[in-house]
Amino acid sequence: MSTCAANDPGDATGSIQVPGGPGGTTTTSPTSSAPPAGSATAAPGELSVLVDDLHVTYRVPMAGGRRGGAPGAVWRMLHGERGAGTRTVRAVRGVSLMTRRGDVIGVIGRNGSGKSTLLRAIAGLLPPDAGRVYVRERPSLLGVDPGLMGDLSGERNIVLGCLAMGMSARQVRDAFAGIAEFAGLGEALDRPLRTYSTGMAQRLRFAITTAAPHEVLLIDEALATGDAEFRHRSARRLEEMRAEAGTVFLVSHSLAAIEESCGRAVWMEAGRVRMDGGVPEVLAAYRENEAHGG
Ligand SMILES: Nc1ncnc2c1ncn2[C@@H]1O[C@H](COP(=O)(O)OP(=O)(O)OP(=O)(O)O)[C@@H](O)[C@H]1O
Repeated sequence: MSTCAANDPGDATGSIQVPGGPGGTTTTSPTSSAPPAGSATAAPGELSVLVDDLHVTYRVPMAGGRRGGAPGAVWRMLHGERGAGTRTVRAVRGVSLMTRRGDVIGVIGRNGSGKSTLLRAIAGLLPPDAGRVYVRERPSLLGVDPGLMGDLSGERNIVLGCLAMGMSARQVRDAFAGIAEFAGLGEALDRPLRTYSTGMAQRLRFAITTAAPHEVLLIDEALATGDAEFRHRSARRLEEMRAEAGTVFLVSHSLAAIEESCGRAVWMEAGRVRMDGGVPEVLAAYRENEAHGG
């Protein structure tokens, strides 16, 4: 971890630090545009993401003072209180991990263990309280990139989604048939996206997002709604991305999807990494733990 800057909560703005510039580190905004298609050119094995002692806390404004589980509004009415407090939830508590190009990492853990928060922080969508996230290129969080539009047909969403990811009109034309085939939605592609089932929309999102190379792709439960056949195809696509030296994080409660797609697993528990290692070892320990009720 010697390449990390020291933690500095006072300067933890949520920006993404990009190591490797002439001065050692440079910073890019999380809202900068997505990397253009074809940008994942570097060799496998190079450092891609460094998470250094990351802490993320949600601050939730309370509607009214809660005491012992009494509903805030009711308590306020009964006691004439007006002050609204803030509750803090420490969702990620000191996570450190390092990934290399070509890694496909499954993130597992119980509900509320901090998996999605970790991904959103890596994507630059949540500011850390302390610690840092270093990435070479802005990561893409599936479901956020590309943002699809409910009133537009699947076909139009393919075109706009690809353009939004930085593909040229020619690249979109070349990729269109492959994306439509991968999504496997048949005639439904003519229909507005809002008429799709959750699983259908996720298929389309996955097909569009993975059509462009990504340095770092973050996938949060996107495969959960797909059927087994789509899961197999998704696993093959992730393998291709791995071979193209992208880094993929896959959050899933489906241990089968993790086994099928990932080469490494990170087990989150109460905001911390409980175990990080090969998929067979981590999943065996996780299953054992679940079988004994944690
Ligand atoms: N927007 C939010 N505001 C306040 N607390 C939040 C928010 N999002 C998540 N949390 C809390 O942060 C903790 C971690 O949530 P997170 O969604 O990261 O867990 P998770 O492991 O992805 O859970 P799941 O498997 O259920 O999707 C939980 O205690 C959750 O209640």
